[in-house]
Amino acid sequence: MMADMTKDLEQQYELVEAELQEVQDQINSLLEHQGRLLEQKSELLNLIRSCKVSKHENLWTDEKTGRPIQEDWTRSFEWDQQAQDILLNVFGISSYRTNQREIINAILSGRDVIVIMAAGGGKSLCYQLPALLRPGIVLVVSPLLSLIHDQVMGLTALKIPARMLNSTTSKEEEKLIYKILEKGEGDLQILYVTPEKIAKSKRFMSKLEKCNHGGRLSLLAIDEAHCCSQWGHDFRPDYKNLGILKKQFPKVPMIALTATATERVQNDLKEMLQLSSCEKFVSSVNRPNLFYEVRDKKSNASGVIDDIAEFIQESYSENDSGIIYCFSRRECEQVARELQQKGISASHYHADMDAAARESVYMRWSSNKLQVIVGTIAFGMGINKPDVRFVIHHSLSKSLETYYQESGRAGRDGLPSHCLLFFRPADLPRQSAMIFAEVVGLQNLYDITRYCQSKRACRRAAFFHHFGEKLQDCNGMCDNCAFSRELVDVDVTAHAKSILTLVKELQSLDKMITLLQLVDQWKSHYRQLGMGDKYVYDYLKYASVISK
Ligand SMILES: Nc1ncnc2c1ncn2[C@@H]1O[C@H](COP(=O)(O)OP(=O)(O)OP(=O)(O)O)[C@@H](O)[C@H]1O
Repeated sequence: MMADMTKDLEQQYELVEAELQEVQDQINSLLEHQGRLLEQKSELLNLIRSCKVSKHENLWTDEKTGRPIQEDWTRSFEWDQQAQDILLNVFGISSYRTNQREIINAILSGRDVIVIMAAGGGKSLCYQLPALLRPGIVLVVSPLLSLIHDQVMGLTALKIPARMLNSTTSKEEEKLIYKILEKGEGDLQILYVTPEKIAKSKRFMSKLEKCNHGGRLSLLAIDEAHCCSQWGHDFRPDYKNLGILKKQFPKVPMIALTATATERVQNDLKEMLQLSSCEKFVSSVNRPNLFYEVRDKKSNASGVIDDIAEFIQESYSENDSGIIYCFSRRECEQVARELQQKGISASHYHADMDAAARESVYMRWSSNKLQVIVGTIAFGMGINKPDVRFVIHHSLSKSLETYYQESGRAGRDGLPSHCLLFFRPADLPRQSAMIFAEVVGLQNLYDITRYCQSKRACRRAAFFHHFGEKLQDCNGMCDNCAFSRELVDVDVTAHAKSILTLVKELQSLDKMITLLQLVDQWKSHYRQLGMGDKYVYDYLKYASVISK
């Protein structure tokens, strides 16, 4: 009798347990659905916002009627044939890439233009070709000497008269350029300057004034225009003063170009450059040839380097170039040294080296005499090597935008390339200490952390989402889309809540502790409750705070 009852109760117990499991499964699936809907919601919101802005921006008003005109920049223009000839015979290019023709048509029609086009998309052509179609000089403001140098060399090789004016220009060359600007004597179609020239040289500005007065200033081009914005990833104070150009030369069209700009950065640079009414051409941020991958980073330094070395040696030959980004100068030196010991030709690059040493490393790498540069973010803008096959992040970047920029140095030639990031949560406090003072620094760090921790979502989708762009197919070009993984959902809400309570307690006591100290305190808290180390260990394992 008793035995029957127990059996009956056990059956009921099992039924309840099964039902509970079913409810839990439903909750998990609903939570997942909620997550997806929230993502969709914010994506749609971004798209609605950008539609509103671009609708407003691309409207040009008819002077007589005051009505807005929507221009069709794809139609035929009187310069079509001449532009096509120059494209083929001077630049050796047979057809335009996305938006190039439309941008050129807008500039040649006298409009101000903002161009957002991914790295390697062909931004330079958008102001270089108009320079050959119009009499006069195109003034290009560019932030880096190395970038300017490469551009002028490239144009000179194409027999296009181009010069540069910066701190390295000889007195003689400067005199010649001033004479050309002032009197129009001499051959010059594209003049590159650094933003300091505009901000600090009254003499240069007065020569430019004379050039414009003589009707010889045909276009103002602002390269790497995101440098204007404090919200961007590479703010340069001298870029803030470039608004003077539009003020002083309101009738000369201006083109502002950048590879990435969020809505906020776009609005900022419009304001800084005084582009109140302009055309905006946004090409996709998608780089279909880049494979994005995140791997767990081992907790010991030599384990990470072993993984990096194995990745390089198994996937690439010595002629395939790559970049490894590290957080600190010391780490760069250590990683480069240990890779060398494993037979990989690698050298470090950081801001503590003198200019000549940095130049030498860069030149050896550019000419394929060195396979890998191990750099801090000082190794950044101005890298002009098209055939970088891999970009490895030894630790995470401070935001998705910086990661997109840094990893985007791979595959500018359009060939398949790999972007690999090694992630461990223990790297987060180092980054958060650096970005705390930035206005949206912490939010940016959360975004990239989410990118790193995601085991399901398409990596590419994170970029579309971040830059407010419509989703596109990844075509299996990220780890989450390419590989199917066995994933187990684990509910760690209770653990997370207890950590949060502990953090709040410490905060109220004004106590500052490191992540590892927090973990220790949390462990001892659980030990006191008699829960045992396994409970804590399991959670830390799931949260990847400790190695698996
Ligand atoms: N229509 C085209 N067809 C083929 N190649 C092109 C075309 N337009 C530009 N290119 C080439 O693409 C390469 C990249 O162009 P460019 O340097 O202007 O890119 P970018 O958009 O400025 O990139 P980044 O932001 O990385 O500097 C150059 O070698 C250029 O000659």
